[in-house]
Amino acid sequence: MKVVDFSKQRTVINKYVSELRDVNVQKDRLRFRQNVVRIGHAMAYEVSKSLEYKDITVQTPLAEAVASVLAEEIVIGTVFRAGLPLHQGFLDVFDEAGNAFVSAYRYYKDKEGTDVGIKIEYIATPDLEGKTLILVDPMLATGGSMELAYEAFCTKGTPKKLIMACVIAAKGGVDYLKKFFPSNDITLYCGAIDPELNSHKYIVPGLGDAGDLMYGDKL
Ligand SMILES: O=P(O)(O)OC[C@H]1O[C@H](OP(=O)(O)OP(=O)(O)O)[C@H](O)[C@@H]1O
Ligand SMILES: O=c1cc[nH]c(=O)[nH]1
Ligand SMILES: [Mg+2]
Repeated sequence: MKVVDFSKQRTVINKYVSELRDVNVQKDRLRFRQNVVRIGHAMAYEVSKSLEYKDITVQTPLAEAVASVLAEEIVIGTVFRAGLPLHQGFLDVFDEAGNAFVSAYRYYKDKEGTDVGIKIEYIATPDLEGKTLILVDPMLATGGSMELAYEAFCTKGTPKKLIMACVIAAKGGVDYLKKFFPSNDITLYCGAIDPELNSHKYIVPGLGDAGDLMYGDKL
């Protein structure tokens, strides 16, 4: 798996990520969600440079013009619920893409809250056979949700290509996915890679609970 870490590049993505992390700015839920959408726009543009194109001819009011358009069939896949704004950002750019959704939530198996399990309950996806799957989820902590989401989607067809994108990843989660996806044809795009997880498997420094910051707390 190849990794693109946008924090190593001087781009506006870093500004959006800094606002997501900032305890004083992140309380504004609308801004938080919108910053994730904006990161989706910027990342999708970067991803678009790696895709295949074909030339078509379009008729303008004056003459014909040649333009290049996507030659790949894209499906954007995401994980409820925190994945939704990043999904929207990608879909704004790849507006003709198919859309796949899976629900995966993390729960604590023990009362100390250190042993995390992941439960998948719902899958809605088009046929993925031969398509390019762009799997987006803002937080990559242990890597378990991304792995299980991919496996769940693959029960509905085998994608030709896999691209993943997240806003903040933990180094351990990236290393975990590298073992799960050894092929260098697979790329993970990250807004930042943070050094560690705390005992509750939250990314440190991270930004807190992305789903709660977007939509409020849940039972
Ligand atoms: O890499 P992992 O250890 O699997 O953690 C990452 C997952 O955690 C978050 O979802 P969460 O379970 O908080 O659900 P939510 O979207 O409902 O808040 C996030 O959106 C990922 O799906
Ligand atoms: O740090 C983390 C880890 C998982 N999910 C989040 O929302 N934040
Ligand atoms: Mg959450």
